[in-house]
Amino acid sequence: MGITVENVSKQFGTFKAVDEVSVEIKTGSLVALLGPSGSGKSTLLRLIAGLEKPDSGKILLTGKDATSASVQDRHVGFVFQHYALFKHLTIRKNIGFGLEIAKWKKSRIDDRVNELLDLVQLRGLGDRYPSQLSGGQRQRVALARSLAIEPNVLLLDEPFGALDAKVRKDLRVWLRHLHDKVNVTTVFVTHDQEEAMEVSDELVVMNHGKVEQVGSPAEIYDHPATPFVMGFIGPVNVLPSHSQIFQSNGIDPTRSETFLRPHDILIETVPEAASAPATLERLVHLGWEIQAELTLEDGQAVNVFLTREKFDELNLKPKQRVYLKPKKAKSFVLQDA
Ligand SMILES: Nc1ncnc2c1ncn2[C@@H]1O[C@H](COP(=O)(O)OP(=O)(O)OP(=O)(O)O)[C@@H](O)[C@H]1O
Repeated sequence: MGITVENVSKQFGTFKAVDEVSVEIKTGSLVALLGPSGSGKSTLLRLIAGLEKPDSGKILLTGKDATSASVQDRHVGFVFQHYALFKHLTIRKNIGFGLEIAKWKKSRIDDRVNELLDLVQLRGLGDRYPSQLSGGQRQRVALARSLAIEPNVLLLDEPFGALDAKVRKDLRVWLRHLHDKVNVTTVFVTHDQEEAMEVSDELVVMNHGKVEQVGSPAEIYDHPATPFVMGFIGPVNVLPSHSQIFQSNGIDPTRSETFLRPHDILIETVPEAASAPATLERLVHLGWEIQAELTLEDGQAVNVFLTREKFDELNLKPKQRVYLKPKKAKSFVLQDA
């Protein structure tokens, strides 16, 4: 009942930006559209908003066919990467803009704007102008403005993309809390997998205009459906399936590639059954975690992440000979060309 996208395609010239996409977004959920640049995320969001018309397929909003409805009739809230606030209007006026257009009474607008200023934690700044706010504060105003009309769905296109890393991280947490309060069905475009995993209930992973996989962050991380998803979500070593690290580990050597998360490799200083010798090339200290860059005897490079505790216990040094054992690896059945 939230948003249903049924077999939607959109082509620009001969280029298929969105290619027969079907997705179901549950009422009240927060869903991230995640994928590399050019994968069709923004186009899909714009199709849901009514800013683009699909070449084929259907879009249902709250159960009703909205495929040919105008942007206004869809009743969606939209926030873009670059805050499109009106510079010459105060924050209050910006937030209340849609309500004035909808001809709400002044006293009702004042009440609603106060409520929204509280919601986005900007009470006290209502009489300022956009230029007197930080980037993060401006994006919160843009969100308040899009929520003012009580939209059926909220569509966010890289809303924090132009902000610095720290502000961006704070706003993710803030957005999640905000969503838990207002519960409006929200679709959030990002190319940042960490952001998508932290904020959303479900991820829709896109590549080349198609949906590769839909699922919760944990499902997608633990059970990636395709090599693309495995490589895109989280760090991964991609090794030939005949690599010596997989010998005696039950990996079918006829598969061409096997994916191995750096967290899923054990590193030991003494050989064990089914462990593969490797040379420790470099150690990168990432705070509480250590990244070890290694080379197997067949010349293959492998990254392993280990906790500080394990690192201290092993007392690792560059150029040391160590032994690797995969705990969990994944290979995919090759599609027929
Ligand atoms: N109006 C348009 N005319 C022509 N091509 C377009 C148009 N809009 C998008 N495209 C193309 O469609 C493809 C998908 O674009 P889209 O913006 O949906 O990708 P995206 O996944 O959101 O990427 P990004 O993360 O870089 O914004 C791109 O190759 C883009 O150049």
